[in-house]
Amino acid sequence: MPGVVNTTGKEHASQTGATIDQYGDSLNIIPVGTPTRDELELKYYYAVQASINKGLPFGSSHLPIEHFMSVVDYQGILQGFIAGLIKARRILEIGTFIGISAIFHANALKRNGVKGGADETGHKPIVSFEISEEYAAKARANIIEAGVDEYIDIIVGDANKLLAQLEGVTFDIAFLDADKISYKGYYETIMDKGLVNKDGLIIVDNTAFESVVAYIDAPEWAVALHEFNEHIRNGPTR
Ligand SMILES: C[S@@+](CC[C@H](N)C(=O)[O-])C[C@H]1O[C@@H](n2cnc3c(N)ncnc32)[C@H](O)[C@@H]1O
Repeated sequence: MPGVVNTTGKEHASQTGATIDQYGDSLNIIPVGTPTRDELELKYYYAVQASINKGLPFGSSHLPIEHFMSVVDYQGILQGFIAGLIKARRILEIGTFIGISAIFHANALKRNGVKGGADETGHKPIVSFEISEEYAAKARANIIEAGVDEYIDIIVGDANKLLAQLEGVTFDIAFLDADKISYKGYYETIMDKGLVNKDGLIIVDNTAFESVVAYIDAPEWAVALHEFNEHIRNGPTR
C-alpha cells in the first residue's frame, strides 16, 4: 500500500483504489493503488457532500458559475486536513468571496475541538477579510446555512488596511486568496506584525495561476505573482 494517512488510527481500504471516509467527526484520506480520475472525483464529491461539510449546500467542483472563485473540493479538503495536522485553532483568511474556504476551515477547527464564538481577543476563530459587501453578504448567508457562523468573523474592507489595523490576535494559518498584486504586501505585513504563530503556516493560493506567471506578456497581476514567488524563494527565513 503506497500511502496511508489516517487521522483516527483506523484503517479502511477499498477495491476501487481510494477511499475517503468519515469515522465520527474526523477525516480519513487513504490512497490505495492508483484510482481513476472519475473514481477520485466522485469519492471526493460524495465525501464532501455526505460528511465533511454537512451544512454545505453544494459541492464546489460542481459549482454554478457564480461560485467560480471558490476553492474546489479537493483544495478545501486538503486545507482542512492540514489544519487538522497542525491542530490549528485560529485562521486568518484574506479574500472571503462567498465563504466556501472559510466553511471548510471552520469544520476543520470544529474537528480540532475549537469552540465557536468571540473570545478575549474579540474575534471568532476565523477572521476573514472581504472588500465586496455583496460577496460578504452571500458569504454570511452560506455560513449560516452551513451552521458555522459562530466560527467566522467576516470583516468588510480593503485587506491592506484591515491587516495593518489588526491587533491583539495571532493565527495558526493565514490563507492568502485575494488580489494577487497585494500578496507580497500581505506576506510582509503578516511577518512584520508576527500575525502567524511559530510553527504556523501561510497558505497562498494561485501562485502559478495556470502557468500565466510564466508568460512573456503576462499581465500586471501575474508579474506581481511571479515577483512574490521569487521574493519567497530568495527571501531570508524569519
Ligand atoms: C478568489 S476569491 C476568494 C475565494 C475564497 N477564499 C474561497 O476559496 O472560497 C478572492 C476574493 O478577494 C476579494 N478581494 C480582492 N481584493 C481584495 C482586497 N484588497 N481586500 C479584501 N478582499 C479583496 C474579492 O472581492 C474576492 O471575493
